[in-house]
Amino acid sequence: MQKLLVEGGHLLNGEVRISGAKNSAVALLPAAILADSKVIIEGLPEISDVETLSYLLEEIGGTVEKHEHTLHIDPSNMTAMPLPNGRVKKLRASYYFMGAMLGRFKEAVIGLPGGCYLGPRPIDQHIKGFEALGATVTNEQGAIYLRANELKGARIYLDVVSVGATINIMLAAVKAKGKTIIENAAREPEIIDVATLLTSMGARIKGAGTDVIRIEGVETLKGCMHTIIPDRIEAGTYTIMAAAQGEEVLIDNVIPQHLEPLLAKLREMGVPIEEGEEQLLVHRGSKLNSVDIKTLVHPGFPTDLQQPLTALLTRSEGTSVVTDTIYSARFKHIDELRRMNAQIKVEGSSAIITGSVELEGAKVKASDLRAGASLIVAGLMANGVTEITGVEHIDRGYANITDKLRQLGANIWRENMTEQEVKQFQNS
Ligand SMILES: CC(=O)N[C@H]1[C@@H](OP(=O)(O)OP(=O)(O)OC[C@H]2O[C@@H](n3ccc(=O)[nH]c3=O)[C@H](O)[C@@H]2O)O[C@H](CO)[C@@H](O)[C@@H]1O
Ligand SMILES: C=C(OP(=O)(O)O)C(=O)O
Repeated sequence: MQKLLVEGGHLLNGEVRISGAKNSAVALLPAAILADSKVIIEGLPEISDVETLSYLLEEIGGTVEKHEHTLHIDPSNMTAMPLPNGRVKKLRASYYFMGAMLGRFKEAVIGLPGGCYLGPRPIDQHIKGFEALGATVTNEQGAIYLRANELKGARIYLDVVSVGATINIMLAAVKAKGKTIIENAAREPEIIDVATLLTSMGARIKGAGTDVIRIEGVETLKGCMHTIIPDRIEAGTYTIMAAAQGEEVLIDNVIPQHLEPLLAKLREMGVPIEEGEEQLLVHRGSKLNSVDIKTLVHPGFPTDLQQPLTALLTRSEGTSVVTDTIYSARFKHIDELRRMNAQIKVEGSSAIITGSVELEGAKVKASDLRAGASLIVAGLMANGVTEITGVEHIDRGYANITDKLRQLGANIWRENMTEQEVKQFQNS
């Protein structure tokens, strides 16, 4: 196991290139199961979630070849191999094997997913959708069993706006007989990206990116080539890092419109940002103002940027209130930030941050992916060295983060943990 060490106080300068979107990638790979020939996906991020999903595709009989950032996935010999345990528990998005395998084989056995623990993360809306399409769904000892004689299009109203349920239902419905309408659908850019891949495969989908998606099922889907969108959460994280500790940082390969809720808040804080077509240029602001933030479903402020932004707000003048309406308990980073001298109270689903404090390097633990990002933001600003364990969470979603930050001038490196540190980490 490794830990990350960050020596704070070094100014960031230069250019960073954003990788392909994790939350697209983790749906695009399972979507390839639905094709009858090779699917080529370009621009994938080098993250452990992509690696884990590639192994899972191979476990069910697929062939996966990697050429730099491109994967060639041949699904022709895949079977409805049950995946009740093992790698499916390592990430959240293994739930997309449910929709994709149900669509192709009309059956699937998939263990309940892992991923970041952000409080309860039910999948009742996914199951509601599969049942509406005609599947029988049971939960047996932590694995979901899905079976259908045939899938039939249906009208499905999501009681909760869910990214995962919207994509999962789309994956099954593209091969159902007749028309499916998903109402109160999530509208994230990643949903449009998955719909674009499915459409290139021959699916008939209208309305992805709005809250009503209409799908006309087809008999077969063919192989195709697809280029992934850039990761708006990774881009947002580097923008926050630049606001925290940057002099002049160019963030390349972004779709600025995908980042509007963050950019609006950063401007309110007084961070000078120039927007190009595919780039953001972040300058150093003289002082940072406090702001209040409420996470909301897209196009509102994304919950995945709440944790990194909270770290930045420790530097702004005054008091900021950050409320997470998507995951009311997504505050595991707060105790760790407090170890670094941050003054933050959690009240219900809000964090109240007293700004203008000097952070001090400390030994901290990343309990989940964005908590890890938040601790790196804090570490970049802190006096002295911050030691971050739980790096495997960070590696699920940030490609080459040490190299990218070193290139910007940060002093950040990895070290192997001693046996004693590993034991302490496992018991904490
Ligand atoms: C792999 C992936 O894309 N992960 C993202 C996805 O997670 P994920 O798709 O799991 O998140 P959802 O959009 O489904 O969850 C949104 C809210 O709906 C609730 N809910 C969800 C499904 C369900 O069946 N029942 C239910 O009650 C959740 O508990 C949560 O409060 O969207 C989240 C919200 O933007 C992001 O934080 C994650 O980074
Ligand atoms: C919560 C996240 O990921 P996942 O849904 O894969 O756990 C995230 O990307 O912040």
